[in-house]
Amino acid sequence: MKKYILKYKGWLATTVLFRCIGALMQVFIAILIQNILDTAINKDFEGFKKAIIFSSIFFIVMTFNNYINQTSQFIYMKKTLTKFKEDVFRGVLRKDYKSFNDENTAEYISNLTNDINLVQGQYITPYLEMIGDVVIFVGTTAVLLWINPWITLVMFATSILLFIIPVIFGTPISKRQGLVSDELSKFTTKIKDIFSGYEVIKSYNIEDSMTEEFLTCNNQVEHLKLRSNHIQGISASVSMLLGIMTQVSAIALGGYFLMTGKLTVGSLFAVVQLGNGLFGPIMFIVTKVTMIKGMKEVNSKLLKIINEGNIESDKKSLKEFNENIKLENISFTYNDEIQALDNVSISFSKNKKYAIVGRSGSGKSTILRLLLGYYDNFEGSISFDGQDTKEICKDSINKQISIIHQNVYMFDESIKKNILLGKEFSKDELKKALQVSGVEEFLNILPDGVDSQIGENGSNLSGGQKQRVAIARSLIQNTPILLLDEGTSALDTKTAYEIEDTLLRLDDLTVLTVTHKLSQSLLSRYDEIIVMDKGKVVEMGSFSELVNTKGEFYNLYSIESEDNLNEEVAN
Ligand SMILES: Nc1ncnc2c1ncn2[C@@H]1O[C@H](COP(=O)(O)OP(=O)(O)OP(=O)(O)O)[C@@H](O)[C@H]1O
Repeated sequence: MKKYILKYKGWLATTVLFRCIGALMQVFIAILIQNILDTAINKDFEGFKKAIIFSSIFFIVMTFNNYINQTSQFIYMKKTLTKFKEDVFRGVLRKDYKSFNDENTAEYISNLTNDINLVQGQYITPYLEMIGDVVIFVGTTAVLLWINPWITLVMFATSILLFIIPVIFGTPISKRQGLVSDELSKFTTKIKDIFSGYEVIKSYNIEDSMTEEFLTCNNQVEHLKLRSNHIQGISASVSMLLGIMTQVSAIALGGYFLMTGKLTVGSLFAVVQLGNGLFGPIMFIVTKVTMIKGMKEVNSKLLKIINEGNIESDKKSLKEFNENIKLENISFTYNDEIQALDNVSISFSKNKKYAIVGRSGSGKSTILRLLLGYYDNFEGSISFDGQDTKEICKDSINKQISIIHQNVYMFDESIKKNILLGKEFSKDELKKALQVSGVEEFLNILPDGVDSQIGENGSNLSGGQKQRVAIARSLIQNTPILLLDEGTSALDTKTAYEIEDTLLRLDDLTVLTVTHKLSQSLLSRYDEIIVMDKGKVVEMGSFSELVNTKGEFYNLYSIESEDNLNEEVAN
């Protein structure tokens, strides 16, 4: 965390410098008061006038100093928190598929909002304020020693008690603060989940039960916040009590010295004023140290995200794809429970077209996920042109592959931005992608054509239109390998046929399609059909070979053909 605090040294130094000057000026106020009072009591008009003029100028300078200090602190804070947030954000994006999905996305939102706010309010700000407190403390001690060493000694003796507070309260506050942060994540997750399920809530009239769930979560957060605030309150109250004891003992001793003529009235006022300068900073330092200690769990949670991101700089990169992809004896289990693939060996040659078919849950999509490097914990090996994927960095593999999913996510932006995804492509490339994907066909009914906003997750588009945008998004990447995971399932039969037909005609494209649509007209055009069952490859071959074998594919195909026939009869 220190790395972030020291990142913007220039602004930090400016803030610290002006804070220190401000702190010293604050201490100096006691001397001004002493001077004004003593000149007044001694009826020294000339001295009194000078003291008033000097004090007035002093306060103007102090205000100006305070303004510079505040401004530089805001700038320092803005820069530091922006960098910190950026690193947490990058850390989240660097996570691999598995560890990203281990957490709910709302947790990350909470990390970037609630937790960062805590870092600002309970870690960095107290650190900065403490610097001023320390200077006030040192300056006050020096002036107090100059006025009267005995009073200083008594004040010190009583205030030492204050330092035991972080020792007693630091750990319980940290634990409670950690619980609040965890509960805030759950709370954000719950709200996100409820709002995402808005349609279900409305259609099933479950507003009341959802409100109930919201209230339970909300109450739990507030309860934990209260527990955390409660212990912080106890800590602050004990600090205050000990602080007041310090001050009262100083005033009592000062009064005694006044009566015995060893102290002037002005000096006694200065001692009272300085008592604040001693007791205040000690109390603030104690509270802030306790606060900073309390942030340990939240900080380490955020730093873990920043540091654990997968950096694969030592791995080779796959520059191009020229020959084949080989899966050899692949077995894979999700969460050590469900065996999704069982000793699968397949070879996909460059520019050939493959269809992967099989019953639901037979492991088809899992093959695509492993090719995309979502998971590493499989047995066997996957290689691109003979290079083992475990030795190649995932980014370089992903540059060779595009995927079109069944349910693809759309950003709340225009169609164009959803296709380009922030990368540079020529007008012709965009035009071609719009044509092949069929997006072009519905652009004229949209208000702003390709620049039309499509709403949250494409809510302004139909399922089929969304899928066409997804297809355009993949095609424009112009990668040598294209994966389709039910990539045309939301389209009407004619459009789906046209798009798949176009893709099958592209000679320099390797296509792997996971499909449930067993249409002879399309499947017969694939070079090879891979039939999966319970995680195993049970058959491989061309359409006619598989139909003639009369095995698993034939069974699936017959059921599908019968369904189609029944549908036609019903219509
Ligand atoms: N993220 C996951 N976590 C745990 N289990 C999973 C996960 N994804 C898939 N599975 C399980 O792995 C098995 C294979 O799933 P997969 O998605 O590969 O099947 P599929 O053949 O593509 O199915 P479908 O045709 O229904 O899409 C299934 O039993 C499924 O329940």
